[in-house]
Amino acid sequence: MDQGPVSPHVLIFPFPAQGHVNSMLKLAELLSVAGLHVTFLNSEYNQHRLLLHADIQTRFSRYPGFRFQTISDGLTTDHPRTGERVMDLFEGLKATAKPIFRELVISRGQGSDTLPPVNCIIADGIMSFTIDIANEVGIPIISFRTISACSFWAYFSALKLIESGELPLKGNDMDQLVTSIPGMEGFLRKRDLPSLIRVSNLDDERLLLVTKETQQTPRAYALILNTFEDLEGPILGQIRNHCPKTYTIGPLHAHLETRLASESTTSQSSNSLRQEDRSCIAWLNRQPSKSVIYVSFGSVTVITRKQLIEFCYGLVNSGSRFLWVIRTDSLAEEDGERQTPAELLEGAKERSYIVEWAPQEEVLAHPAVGGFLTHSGWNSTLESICAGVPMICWPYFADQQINSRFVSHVWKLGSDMKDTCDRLIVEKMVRDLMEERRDELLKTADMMATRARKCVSEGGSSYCNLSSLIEEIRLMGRLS
Ligand SMILES: O=c1ccn([C@@H]2O[C@H](COP(=O)(O)OP(=O)(O)O[C@H]3O[C@H](CO)[C@@H](O)[C@H](O)[C@H]3O)[C@@H](O)[C@H]2O)c(=O)[nH]1
Ligand SMILES: C[C@H]1CC[C@@H]2C(C(=O)O)=CO[C@@H](O)[C@@H]21
Repeated sequence: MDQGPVSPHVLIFPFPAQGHVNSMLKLAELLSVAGLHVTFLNSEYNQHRLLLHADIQTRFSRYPGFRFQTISDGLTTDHPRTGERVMDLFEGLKATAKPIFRELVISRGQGSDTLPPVNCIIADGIMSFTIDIANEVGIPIISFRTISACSFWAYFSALKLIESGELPLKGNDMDQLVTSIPGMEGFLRKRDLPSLIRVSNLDDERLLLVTKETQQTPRAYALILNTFEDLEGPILGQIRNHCPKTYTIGPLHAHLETRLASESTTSQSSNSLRQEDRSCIAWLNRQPSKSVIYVSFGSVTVITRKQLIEFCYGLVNSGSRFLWVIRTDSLAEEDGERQTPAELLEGAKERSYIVEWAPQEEVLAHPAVGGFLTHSGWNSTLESICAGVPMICWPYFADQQINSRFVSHVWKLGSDMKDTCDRLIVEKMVRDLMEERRDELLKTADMMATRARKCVSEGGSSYCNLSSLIEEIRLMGRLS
């Protein structure tokens, strides 16, 4: 008897960092909900942390077609993987993971008797060696770039910036407009370029790396972006001139919630690589509605003691209540000593709370939270948008510089504090967000949150795009 077509098997391979694993694991779960077979290729380092700090074993055990597989990221376990040193992962991956990945692709993931051969790869778009290998072996590959469409487009336009002479940067006027990124002519300043291409030297290794990686994307069968049409429609139009099959299926955390709800399954799904301190939720429960500003700079940012002190004074002097995530590994080591901020916050003991790591999605959705001081990482930005929480942006590196310009200037969801770290400015920005501009910003944020929710609901653009993507993958399965 004909058993019907075998369900396809997708191999998912994220760049091994929290911001990437987070969204790609949400996609893995969405594909599992749809009944596809999925192998999630995680770094050994991250898998260990995920097992320790997230409920992945229970969560994924309900998907018989899902499995984790691990690969070395090429770095030692004591490597910090934060700050500028996160870039070391590229060398580590090239030297160690690439040959193992090649073998895995050649064998079509056949380490297991239970899953059919891999017939589609979804790999992080920042690791273009995956496209080389998949094309060489002849397995369709889809690039998933975990950043915003606007930052992807800026990277993609780097060659244009060079041809027009706008790169390398010359002179000191960082407020000068950049004119050679189509669609951003009227508002993007030099200071808003992603830090990896905001350079004054064309030999800069980071510029070369990110430009080369991004230029490879059209060689993939399709592109997936964790964004939504109502947010980045015009820029997506530009990208589709080069990558016509661009699927926008985000915000993925909200999308997963929708799809799980329609399966009558619970949607608590932490993909955290660190221990979440849930005591902050009890603290938030005791605070008045929208009175708290949540402060977090993501998983990679490193700050100096001087910057930490400016934030402390600015927050304390603003008079606002605040919940602050301070990772111990986020403090730059100075004079061989790790500094702690506890004594500096003495004056605001009653109205502040510090944790090492928070259940961020839940924090942003909490009724007591009225603002977010963020580094503008893309997951944090989307989580804030979905929760209707206005932002103060203090970008650290990479895509964050351009995300913050879009948040403040294009979407009008907050303000941008890039390239300064001064207690008076922090104080003023917090007062503006939480008091002066509060009603106006909350109204805009609420409108955008409604649009985001609509996109991931049945009939919405991201919902329909995911269904088309799954159909496309099923077709690949039938043709392979
Ligand atoms: O206390 C915390 C702080 C953060 N998070 C979560 O950690 C993730 C952080 O992701 P993101 O906001 O994107 O920041 P990074 O960790 O810095 O992510 C990297 O990856 C992103 C996606 O590519 C990029 O946009 C960033 O610039 C890059 O630094 C988010 O889902 C947060 O909810 C927590 O759960 N608890
Ligand atoms: C390590 C950083 C270099 C670029 C990567 C990235 C991207 O896809 O462009 C986003 O954020 C960072 O985690 C990566």
